Amino acid sequence: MRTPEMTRDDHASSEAINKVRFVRSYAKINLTLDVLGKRPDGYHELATIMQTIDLYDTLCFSILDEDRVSMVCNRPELSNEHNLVVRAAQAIRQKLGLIRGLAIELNKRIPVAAGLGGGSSNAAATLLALQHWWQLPLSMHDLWEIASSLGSDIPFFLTGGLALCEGRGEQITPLAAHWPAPMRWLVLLKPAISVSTATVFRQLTASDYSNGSWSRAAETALQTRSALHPDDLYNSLERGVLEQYPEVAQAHTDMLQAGASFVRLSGSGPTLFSTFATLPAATRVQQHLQARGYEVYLTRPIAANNSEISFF
Ligand SMILES: C[C@@](CO)(OP(=O)(O)O)[C@H](O)COP(=O)(O)OP(=O)(O)OC[C@H]1O[C@@H](n2ccc(N)nc2=O)[C@H](O)[C@@H]1O
Ligand SMILES: Nc1ncnc2c1ncn2[C@@H]1O[C@H](COP(=O)(O)OP(=O)(O)O)[C@@H](O)[C@H]1O
Repeated sequence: MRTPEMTRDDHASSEAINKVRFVRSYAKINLTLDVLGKRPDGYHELATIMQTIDLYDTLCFSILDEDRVSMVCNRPELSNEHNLVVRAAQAIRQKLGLIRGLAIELNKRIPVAAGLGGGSSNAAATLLALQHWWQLPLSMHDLWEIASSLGSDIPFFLTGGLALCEGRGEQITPLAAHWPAPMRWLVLLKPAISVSTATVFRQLTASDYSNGSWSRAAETALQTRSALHPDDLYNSLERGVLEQYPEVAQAHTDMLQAGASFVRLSGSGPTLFSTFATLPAATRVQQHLQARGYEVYLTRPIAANNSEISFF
């Protein structure tokens, strides 16, 4: 309803604002990833420290005058009803019996099937955007339940920032948003292959399992603001991916040769990352790798709610 003070233009513009909503959806890296073993349900028990990074997709939501969810994506192969964005919107509509139509535009910049959690982040961003935009009567626990039913990584992205994720990945303990200053800048290299998460988990052997001590030690170091040495970062999935995919092993070698002091796999890969204390040092390695034809991203960690992170 228009208030007496509102002009026709004010009314039109507030309606326009209410009809469209833009959000960013950030990627993550896994600083550590311990696989503890295989569970009876077929999933693996994890302890992993995840951190959101300043590399994002954008989502635009608008009203559709039909009882359905439509989605277009700048990557046509992802423009379908299996997209996690559509599944997240449908899950909310079904849970609350909503008949509101929704049009979604997804602009992908996060590499797909890369170990950077892009689809999971998009799904969580959709849940949060609809909850806020449509003022839905859903608690954080309701959102967490929907998120974990759609994928193991999705609950993390409901809060983002820095967190220890356990269980299948869906048990989240947010950690204080402090990050070691020597790891202020991140260089990511995405080899020109995609890797299936399920395949990587299937190829694990018992020797890749750990008892979670890598993630616990890193958690303690982050919480007590003590030095975190690159040798303290471990990913149980790395050995198998480097062995199985020569392109990733080659990229690993090339990152070290370009000046990275260490290289780790993010999640199930194939993206590799290293950290740097200064922007010039990170830029040198980025340029070196780009000159060799690699897809490279220079980015940094960001805190929950996408605010600035504090360093120690
Ligand atoms: C490996 C990680 C690390 O953060 O990330 P990505 O590399 O995908 O980014 C995650 O655990 C991925 O989470 P997400 O991509 O949501 O996995 P899901 O859709 O739940 O599961 C995909 C498949 O991975 C395997 N899977 C996943 C999680 C888990 N704890 N144990 C598993 O064995 C299962 O084979 C499952 O069918
Ligand atoms: N919104 C989405 N963005 C990316 N991939 C998606 C999306 N929805 C569904 N997928 C599917 O999920 C698979 C894993 O993609 P992604 O989330 O990018 O992987 P990862 O978690 O390894 O980074 C893709 O192969 C794709 O088919």
